[in-house]
Parts: sequence; C-alpha cells; structure tokens
Amino acid sequence: MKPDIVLLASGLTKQFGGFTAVGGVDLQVRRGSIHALIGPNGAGKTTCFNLLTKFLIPTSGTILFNGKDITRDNASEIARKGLVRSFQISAVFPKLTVQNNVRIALQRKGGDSFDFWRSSSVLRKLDGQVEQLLEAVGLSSFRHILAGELSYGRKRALEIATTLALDPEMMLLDEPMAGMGREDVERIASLIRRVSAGRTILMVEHNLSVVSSLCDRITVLARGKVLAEGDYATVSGNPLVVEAYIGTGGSHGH
Ligand SMILES: Nc1ncnc2c1ncn2[C@@H]1O[C@H](COP(=O)(O)OP(=O)(O)OP(=O)(O)O)[C@@H](O)[C@H]1O
Repeated sequence: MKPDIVLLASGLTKQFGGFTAVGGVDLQVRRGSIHALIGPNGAGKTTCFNLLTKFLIPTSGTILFNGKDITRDNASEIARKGLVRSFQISAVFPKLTVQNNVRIALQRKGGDSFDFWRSSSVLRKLDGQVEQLLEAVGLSSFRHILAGELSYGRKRALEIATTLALDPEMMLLDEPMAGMGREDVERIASLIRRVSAGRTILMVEHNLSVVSSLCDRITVLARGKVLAEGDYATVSGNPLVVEAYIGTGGSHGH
C-alpha cells in the first residue's frame, strides 16, 4: 500500500554561497490534500518549491515520493513517477490551437512513436481524451483559438489541462493565481478544486483568501524555516505568523 504521506521532505536545506535560503525544512504532504506553502517575501518558498520539483539540488536533506528517495532524480524522472510541476513542464505553444496543445500533451504521455499516428483507433481514443480535458477545464468552446490569443486566466486553464494530460498523481503549482483578476482567480480556484479529486496538490500561493478557501493544510515559511503549520484558522491565528507578515511588510509587496 502507498504511504499516507505522498511527499516527505526532511532537513531540506539550500545555501547560496554563505546564505541559507532554506534551512532544515521538514514537510509532509498528505495524500489527497491541497497543501499550500506560504510566507512573507524572501521566506524561501520559491527555493523550497524548486528543490521539491528538482529545479535546484539541495545542499542537504532528503525528499521521498511515495516512500522512494527522489533527492537525486531530475525533473523528468519525477514526472514519470507521477510528480508533475505545472506551468513549466507543460509549456503552452502559442501558435497552436488550444485543442492541438492538449493533443500534443496527451501524445507525449502516449510515447510519441510513429505507430501511434498510424492507428486510427488510437487517434479516435485521443480525440475523446482531448474532448474530456477541454471540458474539464472549461475550454471546449475555445478549442480552435490559438493558445497565444487566450486571456491570461484561460491560458492558465490550458496549462492545467496539459498538466492533467499526464495524469499526475501529484501536481505542483507555482503561484497559480499570480497576475490574475478576480474573476479568473475564482474560475481557476474552482478548477483546481475539481481537478484535485483523486490527486494531491502542493502550491505556492500569495493570495491568502484563495489559500483559506482552497487548501486543507498550510505550511508557513519565514527566513527559510517552517514557522507554523496547520489549517488556515490555526496558522492565521498564530501570533508568530502575524508578526512575520507585519515584520516584512506583508506578502503582497505593499
Ligand atoms: N540563486 C540565488 N542566489 C542567491 N540568493 C538567492 C537565490 N535564490 C534565492 N535567493 C535568496 O533566498 C531567499 C529566499 O528567496 P525565495 O525566492 O525562495 O523566497 P520567496 O519566499 O519565494 O520570496 P517571494 O515571495 O519574494 O517570491 C531570498 O533572500 C533570496 O534573495
């Protein structure tokens, strides 16, 4: 049986020269949860995220995915194991239609061979999957639009579709709401809630109202360390968290 803790980081540390950006972070992400990593500016969220998604190599510490050590794996190795970072691995091609972007993502998962294209039954199956994914992210009526012409929020929805095409067990989202207007934020939040069924999601997110309504569990980082952890009510009521946010002028750059 797979462990209840799908992603487990222990003593995760990253130093840049003499500066410790992340220092001894322990993180446990429970299977099936939506988990957020928050914290004031410079807390080490991005560095931590890059360590977990293998964009950076830790100075020390270990990362286990489904109980297996992935500390030394690269980004494509962990993607094959079911741990996929959205918005990076799933690049969107702006000159292709929405539909073809999803098709290519599915084709990648399928192995990308010549035989693949020759079999019409495989092609029909693929069409069905494209349809399902477009529907899942609310882009069915935009299928023939070039991806580059989509609004910002819909582009993000397309990125989620191309990530879902890989059918990841765990999705890592880097600030999914960054740069969005309120309407898009609500649309993407409900999309994330829908696609979280049967998966685990870890996200770095600055928008605290999104975090409060979407996430089951929140880890607050400050100065490269875990300051608090729990549900939103617990962490937002923690005086250390309030102080950390006030001390650095908040997380929104005001
Ligand atoms: N490549 C690097 N070289 C040197 N220092 C770095 C590097 N990357 C990050 N840092 C430093 O590490 C600290 C943590 O940065 P990080 O970007 O992880 O924080 P963050 O919580 O994501 O901040 P923000 O909310 O502002 O994006 C910062 O002080 C930053 O200047």
